[in-house]
Parts: sequence; C-alpha cells; structure tokens
Amino acid sequence: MPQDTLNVALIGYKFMGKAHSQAWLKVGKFFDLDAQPVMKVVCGRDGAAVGEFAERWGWENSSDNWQEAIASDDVDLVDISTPGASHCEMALAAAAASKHVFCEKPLANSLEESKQMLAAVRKAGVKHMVNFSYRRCPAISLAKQMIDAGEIGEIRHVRCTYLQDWLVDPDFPMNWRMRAESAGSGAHGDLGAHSIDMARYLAGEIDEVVGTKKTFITERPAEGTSDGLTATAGEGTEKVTVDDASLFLAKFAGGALGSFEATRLAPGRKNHNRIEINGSKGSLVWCFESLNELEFYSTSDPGTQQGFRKILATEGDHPYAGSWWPPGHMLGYDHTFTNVVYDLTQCIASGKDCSPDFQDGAQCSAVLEAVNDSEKSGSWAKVEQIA
Ligand SMILES: NC(=O)C1=CN([C@@H]2O[C@H](COP(=O)(O)OP(=O)(O)OC[C@H]3O[C@@H](n4cnc5c(N)ncnc54)[C@H](OP(=O)(O)O)[C@@H]3O)[C@@H](O)[C@H]2O)C=CC1
Ligand SMILES: O=C1CO[C@H](CO)[C@@H](O)[C@@H]1O
Repeated sequence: MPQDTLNVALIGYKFMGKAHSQAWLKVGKFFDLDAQPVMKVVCGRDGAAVGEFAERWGWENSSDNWQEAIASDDVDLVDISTPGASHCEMALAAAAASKHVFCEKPLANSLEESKQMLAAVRKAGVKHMVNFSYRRCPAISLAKQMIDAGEIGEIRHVRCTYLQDWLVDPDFPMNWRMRAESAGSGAHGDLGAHSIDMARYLAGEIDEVVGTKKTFITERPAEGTSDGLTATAGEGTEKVTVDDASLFLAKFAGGALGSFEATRLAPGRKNHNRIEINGSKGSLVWCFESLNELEFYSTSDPGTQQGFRKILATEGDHPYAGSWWPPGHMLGYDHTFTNVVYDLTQCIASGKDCSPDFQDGAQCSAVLEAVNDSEKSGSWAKVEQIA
C-alpha cells in the first residue's frame, strides 16, 4: 500500500548498523522521497550497548528482543544487519508479520535458507531487497547503463578480484567471520558474494563453475571482545572453520568466461574490490579503492587516440551523483548505502519491486554453493537457476 512514512526496525548496530543508520538519517535530506523513513527501533543482544547506540544515532527506541520489536504495529520494514546465520530466522519472522524486509549480504549462509527466505517474502507479498551495496556506487550504475547501451559490445571476459589484508596477521583474533556456524564461509561468501552479484548485474547469469578454497591460518587467538571487524585476544586459541581465500572460474550463460578471486590475505590490498569486463567493442574497469572512477576503452575511438579514459562519475547526470554535491565533488563508502535506501524507500512507497531482491540473493547463494560442489567433485559444477 502506498504510504507517506516508512517505520524502520534495524537489527544489528555495529559496522553495518552504523552504515545503515547514517543512510536512514541522511536519505530524506539529500533525496526527494515519496515516504519519509522513521527510525523507530534498533535491536541487538546487548541491551546496554544497543541503548547507547540508539541515543547516539537518533533511533526512537532500542530493544534486546528483536522478535518482539519487529512484531509491533509501528514497524513497516525490518532491516537485518546481523551475521549471516541469523538472516533466515529474522527474515521469516518479518515476512510472517507482513513487514517488508531489507537484508544484508550474503542473503543467507546456505542456498537452502536463501530459498526459504525467497519463498517466505513472496508468500507474504512484502517487498524484499538484499544489500549488494556496491551496485549503488555511481560508477557501477554508470557501467550498467553503458553495457546496456552496447558501448562495449558482446561481453567475453569478466575478471573479478576482491582482495583484503585484515587477516594476514596470524595473531589477529577470532570473531564471528572466521566461524562456519555464524558466517557460513570466509572470503568466499563474504567478499565473493559481492563479486558474483556485480558480475551478474553487469554480465548476466553464471551457468557453470569450477573452483577451490583454502585456509592458510587454521588456528587463531581466541576472541576477547570484538567490535565490528576488530577484536581483542582472549585466553587460548580457536580453530578457524572458514576459508581465507576462494578462487573459481565461471562460464556465463551469455557465452563470456569469468574468473573470481577473493581473499583476506593479500598484504596491501585494503578493500580491493575490482571488476574488469572486456567486450567485442571495448572494456570497462572499476575498483572500489578509487570508487568514483570508471575506466573505459573503446575500439571506436580514432586509432591514434585509443587508450583507457577515466570517467569521474561525479557529474549531475551520473546516477545518484546529482542528488549529492556540485559536480566533481567525490562520494565515499557511506553514500552508497544512502543511495541503496533511497531506492528501497521509493520502491516500497510506490509499490514497485526492489532490485537486487531475494531472488538475486538466492541466485548468488546458488553460485557460491556450486563452487563448493565443484571443490568436492573436482570438476565443473552446474549452477542451479532460481526462478
Ligand atoms: N553490504 C556491505 O558492503 C557489507 C555487508 N556486511 C554484512 O552485514 C552483516 C553484519 O555484518 P557487520 O555489521 O559487519 O557485523 P558486526 O559484527 O559489526 O555487527 C553485528 C551486529 O549484529 C548484532 N547481532 C549479532 N547476532 C545477533 C542476534 N542473534 N540477534 C540480534 N542481534 C545480533 C550484534 O550486536 P549484539 O552483539 O549486541 O547482538 C551487532 O550489533 C553480515 O551479513 C555482513 O556480511 C558487512 C559489511 C559490509
Ligand atoms: O563489503 C564489505 C567490506 O568488507 C567486509 C569485511 O570483509 C565485508 O563483510 C563486506 O561485505
């Protein structure tokens, strides 16, 4: 139903909790909205910590009981910003209470759970969106427009690398991201999920994969306290139960070949989320470490002038950029989240479907799982296509 306010319940208040809170706070100031978000309630397990967070960030209420909080008549949208193991239970409860659902990536820790989530939101008839936030970097949205307009022709190669180095120190202590029961997988699902989504967005569906994963550091200091990505060491050690790195090749339904590498053990690479796409008429390259820049090579340029040109996606007619600062003024990490909740709010207010939705989330899970199947069988694995 079209409505002029959107009451939000956020679950999780650390890394993504902050990223989403700043987005909900700012979106109505920079964008013209058909419904105004109201920051109703933020939830977590630690009541005192979530209470302080609510006060600092302007949430009306806080709760250490997300089940009770999201069931309230006051809530229209449940925003899930917790580790992957909790996404399915939370999304199913939200859908059962007829709330729209916005969920962090990866949609779930398994394909089976992702499918259950998709079925639940479809049955409830609520809007659903998964936060593949990099789609909303203006340069990536621009790349999509250029590919759809035929600027690089038929796509032949998709080269994705998502490299970080925050786990290179063997003394970095455990947190939930290194446990299979909370994270599902390591770099594979955490970073690989973003690359798979960007590749699907820009180059279409993946049909078959072959790949492997590796854990280089198999034991780490136990977790003391942790806050987002950082942690202090506690007593003793704990076994790491996820991969440090994942590597796979892909065949796309449209005929392209792809390669995907994800690791948290690449010294010097901080958030090196890079994609290069080569087509019959040109190439596009983007890396998050220079997120405003899109490199474009066109075979249509005069021969003497051919070369990669750098497009700064900061002009008024570039996607999202015109709602922010005057031309040429850079956007950062936080803006992408605000761009996401802008689209989410407008879809809910107008009754349109959101994108990427839980079908996209489940399709990404299918690719991640096919890589696991391939690793077990030692051969190419077909990717299940999710209707
Ligand atoms: N789109 C993107 O670019 C990014 C996405 N992510 C994704 O966001 C999600 C969250 O990651 P991140 O914010 O980094 O994680 P953090 O560890 O920073 O925060 C997790 C939050 O969830 C809460 N929480 C954990 N378990 C539960 C539970 N069972 N019930 C209620 N609250 C719970 C924690 O609070 P408490 O301990 O009090 O319960 C904490 O506030 C993950 O799915 C991750 O993959 C992460 C980073 C970037
Ligand atoms: O985009 C991202 C940046 O890095 C984080 C830590 O590895 C990821 O969880 C996340 O999805």
